[in-house]
Amino acid sequence: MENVIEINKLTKNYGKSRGIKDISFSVAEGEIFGFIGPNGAGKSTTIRTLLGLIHATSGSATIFGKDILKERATIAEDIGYLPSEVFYYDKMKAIDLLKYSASFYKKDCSKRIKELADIMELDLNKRIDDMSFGNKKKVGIVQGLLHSPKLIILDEPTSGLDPLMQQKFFNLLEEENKKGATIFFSSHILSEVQRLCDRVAIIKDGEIIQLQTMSALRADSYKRIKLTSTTPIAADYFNLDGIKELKNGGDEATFLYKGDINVIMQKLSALQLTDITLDEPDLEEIFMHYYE
Ligand SMILES: Nc1ncnc2c1ncn2[C@@H]1O[C@H](COP(=O)(O)OP(=O)(O)OP(=O)(O)O)[C@@H](O)[C@H]1O
Repeated sequence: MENVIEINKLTKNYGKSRGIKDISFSVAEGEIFGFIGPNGAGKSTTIRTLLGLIHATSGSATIFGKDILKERATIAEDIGYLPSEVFYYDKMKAIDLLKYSASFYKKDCSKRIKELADIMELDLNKRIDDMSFGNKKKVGIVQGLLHSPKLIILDEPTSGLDPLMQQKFFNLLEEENKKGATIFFSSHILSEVQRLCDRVAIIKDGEIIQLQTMSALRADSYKRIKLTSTTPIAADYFNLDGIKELKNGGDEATFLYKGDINVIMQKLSALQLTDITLDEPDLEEIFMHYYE
């Protein structure tokens, strides 16, 4: 599979303060790639640099195999971008703004504009000035997708959308992905990354600290085990490697476990249990220690 995005040691300093440092990773064609990290980690800086909106201090990147600075205009035709904050300072109606945006592309996008507006329940005849933040965001979404781009780059796409709209928007993204679009999006909301992504990169303090497939991340993570026994469990019974956050209250115990499943199963099978639950931790739990 070809890489749609390739980032090579991208660094951006804002004067003396840190933006991003030595960022390298790539996104393959057809992937849904999540870019996550806490506020101020450098997500928007990476995205803006990629799009050529700001210039890197050092390093380079390609999109569709083309240099992001030298061939910015050609690359832009096949990218849909939703910035984290959409600002429209005009008295235009949504439809007029979207037609104007569409005029930059070679194809006729009018049918797609209507379809997208229907899906997102956006009133195209309303003046953008009079719209709520969430509805302005929808205008941005339609604007980003109207030309059926090969690469969709979204910076915190769901902020401002209500849960129902988020759902519709994710379905829309999944459809675009099935049609072949590659999707790269940043978020600090872990559940949305968990639902959509094939792979994730985690950025913290301007540097990539983890790059994994979702399935590997899950496999490499703790499971939460909760059990009830017919008899009290000895306080040191679960003194094992790979166990943490142990709470042992007589005939009940909960803990997190990471390691060989057979080891813990043997330990458990020696007890007389009345109940047991075994949960996959969600991303929130997996990543919390990166955030701390
Ligand atoms: N124009 C700028 N001038 C100076 N510093 C900036 C500028 N833009 C961003 N920064 C700094 O660069 C760092 C990364 O910011 P960035 O906006 O890329 O983070 P982010 O991960 O997108 O955060 P958020 O989730 O809050 O949007 C922050 O420390 C920020 O203060």
